[in-house]
Amino acid sequence: MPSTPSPVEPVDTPGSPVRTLLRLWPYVRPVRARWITAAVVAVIASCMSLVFPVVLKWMIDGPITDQDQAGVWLGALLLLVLGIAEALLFGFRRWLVARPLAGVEAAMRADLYRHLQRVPVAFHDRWPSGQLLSRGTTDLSVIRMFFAFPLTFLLVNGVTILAGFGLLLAQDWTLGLVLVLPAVPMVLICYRFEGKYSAAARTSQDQVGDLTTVVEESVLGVRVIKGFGRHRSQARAFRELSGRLRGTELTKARLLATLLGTLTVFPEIALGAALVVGTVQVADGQLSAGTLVAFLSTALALRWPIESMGYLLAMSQEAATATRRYFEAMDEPEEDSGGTAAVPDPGSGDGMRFTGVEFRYPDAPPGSTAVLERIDLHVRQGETMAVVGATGSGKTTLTALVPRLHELTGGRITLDGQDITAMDRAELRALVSVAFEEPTLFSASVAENVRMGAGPDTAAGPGADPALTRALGVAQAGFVAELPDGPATEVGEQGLSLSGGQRQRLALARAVIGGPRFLVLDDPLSALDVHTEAAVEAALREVLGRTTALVVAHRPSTVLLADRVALLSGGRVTAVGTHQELLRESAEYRHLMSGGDGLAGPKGDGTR
Ligand SMILES: Nc1ncnc2c1ncn2[C@@H]1O[C@H](COP(=O)(O)OP(=O)(O)OP(=O)(O)O)[C@@H](O)[C@H]1O
Repeated sequence: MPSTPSPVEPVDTPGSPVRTLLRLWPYVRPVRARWITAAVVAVIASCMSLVFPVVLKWMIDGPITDQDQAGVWLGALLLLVLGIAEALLFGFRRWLVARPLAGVEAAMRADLYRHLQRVPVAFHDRWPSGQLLSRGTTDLSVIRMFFAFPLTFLLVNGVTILAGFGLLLAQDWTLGLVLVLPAVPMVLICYRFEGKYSAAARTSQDQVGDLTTVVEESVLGVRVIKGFGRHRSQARAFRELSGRLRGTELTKARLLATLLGTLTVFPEIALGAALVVGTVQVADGQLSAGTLVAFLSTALALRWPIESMGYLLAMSQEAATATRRYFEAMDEPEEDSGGTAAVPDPGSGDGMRFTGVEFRYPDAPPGSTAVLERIDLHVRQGETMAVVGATGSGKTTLTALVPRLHELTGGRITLDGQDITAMDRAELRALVSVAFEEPTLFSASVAENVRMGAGPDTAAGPGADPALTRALGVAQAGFVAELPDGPATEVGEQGLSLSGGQRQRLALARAVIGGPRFLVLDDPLSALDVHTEAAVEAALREVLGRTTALVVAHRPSTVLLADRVALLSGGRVTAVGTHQELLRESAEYRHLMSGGDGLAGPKGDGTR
């Protein structure tokens, strides 16, 4: 078991963080009115803090100097009203955005899920599941937080800082300049920080994806890990990855600390300098004490808006990275819906035909030989064709081509004369039923798992129960009646509460429940004991009599279900005939049927 997943290479998406974040506009569009209202409310609330120093100046230079007690009370009341209004406005802002932003996150998550169902299987072969999980969870939360805080407060703080500096310069331009000057180095430092923090945020978010993959693999593979006593090495692999993530988080913390330090130290020095200059001016009588107090209060009111810029920039960078990661998955092209040709008429009676079929996996190294080459095979209508070949000869790949789980790289496959690429994908998949070697079940009831094969229209229909009983009968799944709630029993995550043979029988029942015209079975009985296998075969024989079937077989007993057998060797069909004919004519077939498969190398070249 690999200890670490192969991470998806970060796609180097060109473009500034702003351009990246602008891609979120379609999701924000429906809530723009509320968001803008909330932002305006926050700007008003924040600018109110700048009114405090003006009231203070009025109080000091007016009622306090004149010892006017009523004026002092009036000023105090004014300050109290301003404070309450500010708090209420910030609360109102939160109320305005909380619900719509949760809606934005939910919409993005739904789109990602829908998209992942529609991308080709090859995409899922390439992407570790943890990377997809982290994009649909952590990254989307980061994006929601960005809309709720950084985006709003970058605007709010920006306006507050500009208004504040305007006020400072208006109160006393020399003192104002002392405070404004440090802005130049601070902007340069922020700019440098952005680039470095962006790279660290990307690394960290990718590492979270890798860690998720390891956790997922460890949980799903817990039996193997325990069985082989690999919990220590698995824990070591986890610790290593988690240590790397910790290192990246520390790098981020160091970068942020440098920025926050800069954003704190420069204004503090400037404020100290302004205080000295201001006091000298008051002593010289060039400045009133009220103006100096108002000036310093305004400067202090700007402290938090300036200091918080560090956090806001960091959160914005993380949101840009999260957005980039989200769209890397979303930008993967979906499968097209297929052609528009009508589903072939069963009367045409041509069965399943492979003509010059070639296939190479999209991620195969350049120059490597194709998995399947020049496959010509005709499964007549109503016929069952077994596909036999050494391990790795391409049998599973061949079966996956019929429902278009992978796209042919050459040649064509027709069903009753109709090219599979000309048909609508959904209709093609309704026409062809499949059972894979690895029987995958979902965390649902037995009945729901089996009815999945009956298609969306008939799955929950009134006639579904007799069909379910029939399908379970064909698969010899009598054990279902003995489960605590019969067919309504939940099978747990991936059906792991059932045995391998039980899962395989349910997968077979799922494949036959819809009475498909074309059936593709990838070694469907491999996990059954000989008695159950014989019983399933007897029942399956009847189903196979009514359908055109391609059945991957490793054992002679499964081969005997078929009318004819195709021998796949080195990615090609090297012989077709009845079981007896192939036993007579093909040494490789005799070898495979005698159980010596292991001697054949990859692509079956060991016996040719
Ligand atoms: N997703 C994939 N990406 C790249 N190569 C693959 C992929 N799946 C299978 N292969 C390669 O394609 C070849 C054929 O694999 P396939 O699973 O079709 O063989 P098989 O005959 O069904 O083997 P088995 O009898 O062991 O199930 C193998 O060499 C395998 O390594």
